[in-house]
Amino acid sequence: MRLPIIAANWKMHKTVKDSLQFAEEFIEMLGEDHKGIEIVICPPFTALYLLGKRLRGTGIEAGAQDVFWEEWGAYTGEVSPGMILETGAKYVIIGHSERRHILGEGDTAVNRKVKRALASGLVPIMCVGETLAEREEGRAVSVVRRQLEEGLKGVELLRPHLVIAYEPVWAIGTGVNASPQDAQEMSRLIRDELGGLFGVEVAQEMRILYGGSVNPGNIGGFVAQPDIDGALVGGASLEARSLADIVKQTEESVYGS
Ligand SMILES: O=C[C@H](O)COP(=O)(O)O
Repeated sequence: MRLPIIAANWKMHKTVKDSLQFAEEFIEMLGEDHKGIEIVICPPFTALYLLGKRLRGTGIEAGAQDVFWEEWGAYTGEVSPGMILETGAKYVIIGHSERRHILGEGDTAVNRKVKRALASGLVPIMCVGETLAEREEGRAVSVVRRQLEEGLKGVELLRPHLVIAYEPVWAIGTGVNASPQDAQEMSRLIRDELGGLFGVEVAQEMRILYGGSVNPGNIGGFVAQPDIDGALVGGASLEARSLADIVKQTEESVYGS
């Protein structure tokens, strides 16, 4: 069975102080008993080291929201995989739609980042997903397929050390989530595509997350789907209570109450 993941993407929210305060509240709310769910918190870079340090030994992982594809050099503003690993973080989000659509990041950059992150030992959470216009034009499947093929070009995986997050752009931060059935349909297609790239056995072990207006009330429906192994959560991960409830609802849906 694939271990479900609930990953919190805080985007450009929370100072170092806010992050540490969240950690105290969240750790207390969660208690010890969350071994059936992998929890990952991705704060802004400024809070990554201290938050990661606080999370050590709690079973909660830290992750970065982006990474560069070189290890050192004259790349003003960029952060390398080694620098992220040094903070104790294990995961890195790559190709989030806000980076693709606001910052102009293309499939080639995503591909370079995924390759370098994997080579360095970070686990990429690679995001894919169509815009509303692409969906309305009937191109959702071809867009997601292209993002997978281009983003994973030349990537070799013998073990499932890569997570895919399907995030339809129209569902991000809008309060309008995809239906669990639609998200399942796309996740199934993603798994088939991964099977073609890495072999069916590896693809069966890879985690596929849904993202887009996930909250404690709707997470259960997503993780009950056969090909959805958790969520990448934005807005609803900013409050400790809400994230703890998402973890609890995931446990209940996956393992029964
Ligand atoms: O990375 C998270 C996604 O962009 C979803 O954000 P959201 O939960 O605020 O819709």
